[in-house]
Amino acid sequence: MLRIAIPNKGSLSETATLMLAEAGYATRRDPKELHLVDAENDVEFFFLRPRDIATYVGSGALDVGVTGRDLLLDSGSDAIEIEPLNFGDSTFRFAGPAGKFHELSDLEGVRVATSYPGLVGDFLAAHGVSAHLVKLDGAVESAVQLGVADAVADVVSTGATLRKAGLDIFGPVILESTAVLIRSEQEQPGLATLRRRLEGVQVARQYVLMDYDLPLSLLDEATAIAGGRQSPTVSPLREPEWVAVRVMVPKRRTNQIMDALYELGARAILVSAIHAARL
Ligand SMILES: Nc1ncnc2c1ncn2[C@@H]1O[C@H](COP(=O)(O)OP(=O)(O)OP(=O)(O)O)[C@@H](O)[C@H]1O
Ligand SMILES: O=P(O)(O)OC[C@H]1O[C@H](OP(=O)(O)OP(=O)(O)O)[C@H](O)[C@@H]1O
Ligand SMILES: [Mg+2]
Repeated sequence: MLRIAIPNKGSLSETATLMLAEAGYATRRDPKELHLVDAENDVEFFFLRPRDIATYVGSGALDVGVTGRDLLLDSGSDAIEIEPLNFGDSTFRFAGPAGKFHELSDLEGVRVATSYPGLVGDFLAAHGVSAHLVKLDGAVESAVQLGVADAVADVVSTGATLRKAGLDIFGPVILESTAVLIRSEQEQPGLATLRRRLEGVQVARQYVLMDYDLPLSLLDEATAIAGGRQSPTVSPLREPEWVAVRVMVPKRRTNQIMDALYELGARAILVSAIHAARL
């Protein structure tokens, strides 16, 4: 039975749980539940703090897990990143009072507050900068105002938290992070099925099916606008010289592609959702 670690709380928890449900796995009914056996799918879920997941997987206690790339690197664990999961994107940045810091070397000898001392320490060391790290559990943006640090290094999503704290981003990007699937050193046989299912969920989330009718003579131009994942499906219509075309298109580009196809001469353009996929 494949043993899978899932975030029980925090930013990654809801989407990770939803993706597994969409992939056909059992879901917990009670948010306090820490362990769930899904015998039908031959997997077992452990709901853990996202920060601890790399430690469990890296030690081999669990086979695979969902966590953030930043948390994985911060942990220093031996867990291996398999693939990004296309959610939970963030950047990891330095920030300080407006105008006070401009580049990385300005951090030499100053106090930097962070909840990710492993990640930040490695980054500073790799760039030959020696700063004093102040380890905090969260809300690190307050550390400057409260005088326990001169600068911070933290997760930035919209940047709203930094702005409210009167801090400006400076220096290089420490890390582009995203939710990732990780595994232990020993690859387990059930992993391939889990990966295919999660890939199917991502395809269903990111793509739609587009059907349209078109004069055959315009097919090359239409294919240049929307080429599909592999190649468009083209079927004959009763009307001579016209064909019906079906392609997968990225959901976020749906309307641009519809506009371009319509202008080209396509008609009866219909878009439908994909519920599941194996490509
Ligand atoms: N807006 C965001 N705020 C915090 N973490 C985010 C955000 N967007 C993505 N993440 C990612 O979520 C992971 C952090 O999750 P975690 O559950 O530890 O923190 P959290 O969402 O801040 O929860 P809490 O601080 O309440 O425990 C990291 O991988 C981080 O990059
Ligand atoms: O750029 P933003 O969109 O503002 O998001 C980033 C903020 O969100 C997270 O904080 P969280 O609410 O998790 O609190 P915490 O710092 O106590 O973990 C993170 O630590 C940043 O502070
Ligand atoms: Mg947080």
